Amino acid sequence: MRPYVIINAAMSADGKLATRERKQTKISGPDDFLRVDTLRAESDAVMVGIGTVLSDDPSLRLKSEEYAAVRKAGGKDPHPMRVVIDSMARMPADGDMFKKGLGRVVIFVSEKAPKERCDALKEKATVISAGADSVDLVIVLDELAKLGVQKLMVEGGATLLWSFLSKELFDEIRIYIGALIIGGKDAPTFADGAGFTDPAEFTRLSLKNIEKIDDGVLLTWIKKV
Ligand SMILES: NC(=O)C1=CN([C@@H]2O[C@H](COP(=O)(O)OP(=O)(O)OC[C@H]3O[C@@H](n4cnc5c(N)ncnc54)[C@H](O)[C@@H]3O)[C@@H](O)[C@H]2O)C=CC1
Ligand SMILES: Nc1nc(O)c(N)c(N[C@@H]2O[C@H](COP(=O)(O)O)[C@@H](O)[C@H]2O)n1
Repeated sequence: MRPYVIINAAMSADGKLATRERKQTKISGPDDFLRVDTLRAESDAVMVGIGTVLSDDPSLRLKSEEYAAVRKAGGKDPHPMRVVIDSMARMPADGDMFKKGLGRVVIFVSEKAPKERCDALKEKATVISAGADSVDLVIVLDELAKLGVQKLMVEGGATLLWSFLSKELFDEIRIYIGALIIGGKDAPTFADGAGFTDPAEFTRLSLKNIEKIDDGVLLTWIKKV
């Protein structure tokens, strides 16, 4: 069975995930970052796209040592598996994912990925080919299930979220909306990609919960049935 997929991201009140320079931008406040850490701790794997890795160099580790200790006491790795969707195997070998919060890193590449890049990455991570030109997320979810992932948190970015959202490959969406405007027509939004034109294609949602956190609001959505 494919993992339960929770998309979690933070956007500004005008729907941006970051500035037009695509640099990592603090949108969440302290309480929301704690909520994110809790969700990471509860997840078997945390995923981002290679665009996010190249922009942010995230470690995706747990910030709370207490959470890491609880996972360890329960027989799990202290940090959830870190997963990168990376068609051309562009993942930097000196990325923070390999230096901070040690644990398993899994990189999904396409058949187009240069062999020498994949071989170099295999020294640090599990590299799995899934898809011809870009990474096929249906294959990814099947492979993650085989690796024991039951709960997957997808953090972004804009292009990867579009793929999950447009193909309805998610169970829950948790969007934190921060009390700020970032602006910029080229700044990444919650869902970039090609976008729909036909309303019949729109991904429809049901609102499950609204919670005020810090100066912003957390919205929890599920797919409309
Ligand atoms: N505020 C927040 O919660 C978050 C913000 N971000 C921001 O998002 C931005 C990065 O987003 P993007 O540039 O859109 O990159 P991305 O992280 O969405 O990665 C997209 C890349 O993944 C690869 N890929 C392979 N197969 C794919 C598939 N099936 N579907 C989608 N992508 C596939 C492609 O190379 C594609 O260009 C950065 O500015 C980062 O700071 C990222 C995560 C969370
Ligand atoms: N939930 C959330 N709120 C924000 O304000 C953010 N900027 C992000 N960014 C995501 O977190 C990743 C960085 O994680 P580490 O600090 O390296 O563990 C970043 O790459 C985005 O995916 N998220």
